[in-house]
Amino acid sequence: MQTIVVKLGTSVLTNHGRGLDKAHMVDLVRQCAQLKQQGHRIIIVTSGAIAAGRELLGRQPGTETLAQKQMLAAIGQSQLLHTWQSLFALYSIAVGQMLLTQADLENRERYLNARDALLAILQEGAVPIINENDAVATTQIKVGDNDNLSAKVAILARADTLLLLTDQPGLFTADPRSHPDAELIAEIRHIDDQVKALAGGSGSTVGTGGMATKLEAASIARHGGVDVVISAGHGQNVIINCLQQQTGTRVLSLKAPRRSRKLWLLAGPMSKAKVVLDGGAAAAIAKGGASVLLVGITQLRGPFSRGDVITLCDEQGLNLGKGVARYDSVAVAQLLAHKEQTIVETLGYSNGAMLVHRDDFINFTDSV
Ligand SMILES: Nc1ncnc2c1ncn2[C@@H]1O[C@H](COP(=O)(O)OP(=O)(O)O)[C@@H](O)[C@H]1O
Ligand SMILES: N[C@@H](CCC(=O)OP(=O)(O)O)C(=O)O
Repeated sequence: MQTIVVKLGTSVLTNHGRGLDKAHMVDLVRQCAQLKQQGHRIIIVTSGAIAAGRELLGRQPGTETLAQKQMLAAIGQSQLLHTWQSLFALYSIAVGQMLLTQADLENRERYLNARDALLAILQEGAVPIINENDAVATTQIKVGDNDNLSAKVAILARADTLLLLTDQPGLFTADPRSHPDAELIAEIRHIDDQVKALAGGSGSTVGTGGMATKLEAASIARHGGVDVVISAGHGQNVIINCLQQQTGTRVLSLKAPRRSRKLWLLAGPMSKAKVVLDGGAAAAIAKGGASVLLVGITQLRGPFSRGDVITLCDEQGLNLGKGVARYDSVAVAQLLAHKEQTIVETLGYSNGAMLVHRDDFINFTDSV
């Protein structure tokens, strides 16, 4: 039995952004029903609300204000959910809608609430239908794209596999829309700057983020122990073929942290700032199991408060991981300026020698 998250982009669910492609959706539901029959648990992360709203109101994609987009999402989401509900009902499968924002994942209590609800829907044998809550999401509280949302959901559900289904057969060496000679990459073992440079934004007017956000999502999910396949959402038996690894770009998972708190750190809070570490500290972190000591810090990039999640990187800018800060950035800047003094001499108090304790740290290097 596997838990499978199927993320379906606007490009898969609509006729080029002009309303929902119900004939295709019925085929996708048939495959989900077949997999459920075999004992698998299916979670759908669905895009298409805004496109469905545009279809209902007879609007063309264009320059909409935030409030207009929220209105389109509110109207379209009802249509989207109704469509999924009626199609799954053909197989006597119930669906449960969950509309999430970054704010629901950021706070650990709300994250655990969302996880319990998701697991209860699965336990009931129903299919969770998940989208971002676009009707209320503003820049400050939104995940922003459903690729990243699906990776977070996959970690929340401790899924085995995440399928990112889109309008291309996978990740190519360049955007095939503008580079017809580009080649499909069958497998990715490391997501480094070289791989990231291959992925462009969305080449369509309806998608959000293109391959760049799919790779971000793959990077998060694989650190949570989830295998990822980026593949075409059209064609015969796409979901089933993807699972049998016959198609697409496969991104191999890494060993997931065992602790639930570390998974939350990976999938939940956004990083507020960056802290640069010297070579010794960076090497200790990359090796795994070390805390981030104040003495290893060379530079601060951006303000943060005590308790915020921050990103740690090396002097070349390589992202080493993220964790919860035990000091705010003002205090750390003072400590950097007075390295010859003790912490108490500089600040008048001490929270210890660590900026981030290893229990509050999630490693982004491939050795997790
Ligand atoms: N290296 C690449 N390989 C494949 N597609 C790419 C690449 N770089 C950018 N893209 C673009 O990403 C698009 C898919 O993402 P997007 O439009 O956001 O779709 P979706 O709605 O499925 O999320 C493709 O249509 C393509 O134009
Ligand atoms: N939440 C939005 C989709 C956002 C999104 O990431 O879109 P896509 O790139 O097509 O997966 C909607 O339902 O219209």
